[in-house]
Amino acid sequence: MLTLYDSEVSSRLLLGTARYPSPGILAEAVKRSRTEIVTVSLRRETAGGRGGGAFIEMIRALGVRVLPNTAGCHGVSEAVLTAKMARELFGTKWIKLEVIGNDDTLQPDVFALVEAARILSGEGFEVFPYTTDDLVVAERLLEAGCRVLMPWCAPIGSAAGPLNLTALRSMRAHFPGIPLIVDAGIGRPSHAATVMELGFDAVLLNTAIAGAFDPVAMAGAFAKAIESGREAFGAGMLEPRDVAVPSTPIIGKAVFA
Ligand SMILES: CC(=O)[C@@H](O)[C@H](O)COP(=O)(O)O
Repeated sequence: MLTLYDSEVSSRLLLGTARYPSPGILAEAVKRSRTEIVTVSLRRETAGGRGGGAFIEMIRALGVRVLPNTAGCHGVSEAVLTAKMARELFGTKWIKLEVIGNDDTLQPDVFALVEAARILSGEGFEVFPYTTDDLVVAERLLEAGCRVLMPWCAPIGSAAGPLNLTALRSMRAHFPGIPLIVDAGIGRPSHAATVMELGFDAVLLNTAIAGAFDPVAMAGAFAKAIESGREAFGAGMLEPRDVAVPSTPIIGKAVFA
């Protein structure tokens, strides 16, 4: 089981809800993924009267927990205000905090992120911060009250997969007791398995499933990869070696008459 703040979940896949070909396909992908948590962008779903109410009802009907997010927010006050609206709309203390600092890479503004996390934690929110793999920023987020961290592994939507395995490994080693969820940049099930094998607690992804030719089948593939990566981590993997080690033990010598 995975404990996020005071809630326990068994699925280690958190799913984004944007960019699916249709609401029906999204609903089927959520079921096939066996996720228990989906993230919903408050700004997108409530903007411009684009059927946001119906969308939110459809998500509620799926029986999964909603992790509202502040996607698209660029500053502390915008993110804090959006989080407060999300709390009212969804009736949850959870917030996936995104404060974007660069529009080309969608990289978080980590200074504003820490500040917004401090304000929101002080107001009783349980903050899931979308951050970089920087250890110092991670420390500041924990000091600000976060009890979960969500480092990227590549830019949002890039599907590039883990670009800096060394940084991810070091993050895992520095924060052994903190739930770490890789968020953003996962492109393939093998990427998800790789970060789970490193000991990450879960993966949050959107584009790789929503943008696949068959999102429902891809949701199933990711679910298996994440479970398998977790199981391998728990089973204790071998460290790679530079020299060969015979896999068949040789005892004595064959005798040829
Ligand atoms: C849906 C969401 O919250 C995204 O902002 C998230 O970061 C996932 O990123 P990918 O789309 O790269 O999986």
